[in-house]
Amino acid sequence: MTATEGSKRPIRRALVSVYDKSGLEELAQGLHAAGVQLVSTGSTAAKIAAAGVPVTKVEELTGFPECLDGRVKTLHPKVHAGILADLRLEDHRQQLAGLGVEPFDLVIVNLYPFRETVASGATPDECVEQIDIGGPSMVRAAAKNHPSVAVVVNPGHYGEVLKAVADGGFGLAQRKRLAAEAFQHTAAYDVAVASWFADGYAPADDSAFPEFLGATYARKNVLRYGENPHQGAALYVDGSGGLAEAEQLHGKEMSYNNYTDTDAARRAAYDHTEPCVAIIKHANPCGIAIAADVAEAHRNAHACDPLSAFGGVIAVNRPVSVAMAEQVAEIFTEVIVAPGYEDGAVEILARKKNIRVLRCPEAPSNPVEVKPVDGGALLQETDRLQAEGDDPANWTLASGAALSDGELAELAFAWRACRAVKSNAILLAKDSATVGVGMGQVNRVDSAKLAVQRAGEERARGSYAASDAFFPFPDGFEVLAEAGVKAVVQPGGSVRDEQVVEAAQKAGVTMYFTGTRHFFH
Ligand SMILES: NC(=O)c1ncn([C@@H]2O[C@H](COP(=O)(O)O)[C@@H](O)[C@H]2O)c1NC=O
Repeated sequence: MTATEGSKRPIRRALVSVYDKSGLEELAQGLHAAGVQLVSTGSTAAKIAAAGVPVTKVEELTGFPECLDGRVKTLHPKVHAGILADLRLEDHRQQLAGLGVEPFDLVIVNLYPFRETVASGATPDECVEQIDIGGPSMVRAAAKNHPSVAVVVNPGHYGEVLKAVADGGFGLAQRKRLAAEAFQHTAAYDVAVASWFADGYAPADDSAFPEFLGATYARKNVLRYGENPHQGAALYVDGSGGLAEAEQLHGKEMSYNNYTDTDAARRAAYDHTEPCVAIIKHANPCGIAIAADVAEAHRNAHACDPLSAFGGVIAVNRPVSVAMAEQVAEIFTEVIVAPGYEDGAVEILARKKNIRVLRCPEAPSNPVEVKPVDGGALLQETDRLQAEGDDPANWTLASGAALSDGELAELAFAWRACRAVKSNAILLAKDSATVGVGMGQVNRVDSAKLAVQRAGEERARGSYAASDAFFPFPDGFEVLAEAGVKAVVQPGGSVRDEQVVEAAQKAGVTMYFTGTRHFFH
């Protein structure tokens, strides 16, 4: 008879070998009560026996002692033939009978905690010892043989196991799903081991970049659509927390663009140590401000460009206060993300049905950024503010009078905020808030014009200007000088720096060089 997706296989004999023993006693008792024979390894068997459930030790089955500190327990033909026999085949059934091997119908295994051991800062020898060998072998064998065997790697499924046992076993479709999950489990495990070897323990060379780039993600949500409605999209998580696993406290489902904008907003807000609010549209800031409290920072950030802030995404680097929530509740906002919310703040925000309210306690922390390119991927260290080039104490005065401490802090704010703007970026700031942002232009002159235009004459005059990269010619700077900016900060490093500095001197504008560039694409 051909197996159909519903074909059940009764469960009479189970092999249980688990590192994570949560739920084990209830599982063993339930299986035993349903008449399932249990075979198990060392401390798993001990725990099952202690729960009053009869269990055969694997060494009784193999006639070979568990040895070498547990490195060899289940690695034996009597175990693997029992897992791998395709019971649909008369020939396999006869071979098992001839060999005196009984088949397993259910394999329950979870693996040594390799990743957790590495994360704990254990020694290399301790990490190596936590590479499970027998467990993945059983899991892969059982998953391969899913037409005959059900494999369970997740203690969260024990309830379903007991239900299936009582219902005559798992159907083929269920066994396939369990096998899929099992292969994902061993694949992720192997990627973790291979990455650890390539990235530190046994590197191919002295490059800062590993020879092997492995990553595994689990699908968290299928999104309504991608960047555009005709593009399908889904969100995946890597288990490290962060925005992808932020808690949504209110509002509509997050969209693809909401995620990309919220990511950009958090990047901008966490560039500042003071209370900061960043408002983002299409991955660019339409307002960033720092202040004594988040409500004031929000007012100032919003004032930068209220027109563009309509439908924006807001990130805050401190908990949202009630006062700030009252302000945000008045403005159409797509998303607000913060590490927390004062009592009552979420309720105020929730007056607007659709605003997505996210709580994400951790600051952005990806050490590297991966960007797909056709046929491959680029990996780079995440751009961070550098003590060297981003601290005004290390800047070089290239033109004009040195700024006072207060003025220098204003220019430093402009410089930090400029890092959040897509290149070519020119940003004008006043009173620790952006007033004009020129983003994403293909030449620096147009970015300067855009920043000045968005600031308006009055706000541009006396403002502090930052440029994410050097001015290749004096023309971009001259746009800022004509608008009456007080000071300009830029990396310097152009072959025409001299001409740019000369223009600054002529215009009587203070100019600092950072020596550090922050392109952002
Ligand atoms: N070497 C083997 O034959 C072997 N067989 C099973 N294991 C692992 O041993 C653990 C269970 O051992 P115990 O029952 O002793 O706690 C499981 O995580 C299982 O994946 C093994 N250990 C490591 O490879």
